[in-house]
Amino acid sequence: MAIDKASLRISARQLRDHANASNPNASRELAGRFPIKLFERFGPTVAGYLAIGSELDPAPLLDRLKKAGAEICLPRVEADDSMTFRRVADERDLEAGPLGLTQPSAEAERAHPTLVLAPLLAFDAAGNRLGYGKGHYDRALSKLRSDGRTFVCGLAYAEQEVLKIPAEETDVPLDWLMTPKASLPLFFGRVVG
Ligand SMILES: Nc1nc2c(c(=O)[nH]1)N(C=O)[C@@H](CNc1ccc(C(=O)N[C@@H](CCC(=O)O)C(=O)O)cc1)CN2
Ligand SMILES: Nc1ncnc2c1ncn2[C@@H]1O[C@H](COP(=O)(O)OP(=O)(O)OP(=O)(O)O)[C@@H](O)[C@H]1O
Repeated sequence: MAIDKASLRISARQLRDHANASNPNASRELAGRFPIKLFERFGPTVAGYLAIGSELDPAPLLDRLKKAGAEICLPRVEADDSMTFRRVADERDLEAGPLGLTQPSAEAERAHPTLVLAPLLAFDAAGNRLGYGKGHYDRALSKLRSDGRTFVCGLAYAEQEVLKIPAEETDVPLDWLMTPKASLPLFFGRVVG
């Protein structure tokens, strides 16, 4: 299982790098296509992220949601390796973190997002998500879910879809997935909390 995920990560990263280089307008297309009804239903607190590497950049979408009234928060990797979400009013709330990340500082106000926009390396049609393998999103999402409802929407290039991701017990599935070209509900066959 671990071996499968590790080799999938390597090929998924190459596919994502290629998709990113071939679609310079992708993040703006995705922002325009995002169904605002998802925000109306599952907002108002939206977790985004600051894109690293070839991740699909949520910045234009976050700008659009902010104009629609969203409270935006960003992930922070804490000293104990847990991940929290914190509000960032301006650049002064950001600092250099582990793993080469820029992230909210420990003083930034903690938030409880109701709609999480999640980065990923690969996804499948059942909503399984492959991340960098540190379990940051899986642990943070299961904690958020234990305190209330959180809707999870992955952001990815269509090229990041794979036939099947070897899912583990602790993996938290995606409810929805946005690509620059499509808006895909992934919760069929599951109960949305
Ligand atoms: N943009 C973004 N922020 C995020 C995450 C993420 O996936 N994307 N995280 C999600 O959990 C948390 C940080 N976790 C991370 C875990 C591993 C690596 C990592 O392996 N980085 C690669 C380089 C990645 C690249 O440039 O493509 C490395 O260090 O080799 C990065 C972040 C919180 N913030
Ligand atoms: N809720 C949880 N409680 C404890 N450990 C967890 C939990 N969720 C995931 N883990 C552990 O975290 C490790 C990495 O998980 P996994 O390979 O699913 O990460 P990922 O989904 O690819 O990455 P990420 O969540 O960081 O984006 C695994 O060893 C897994 O057992």
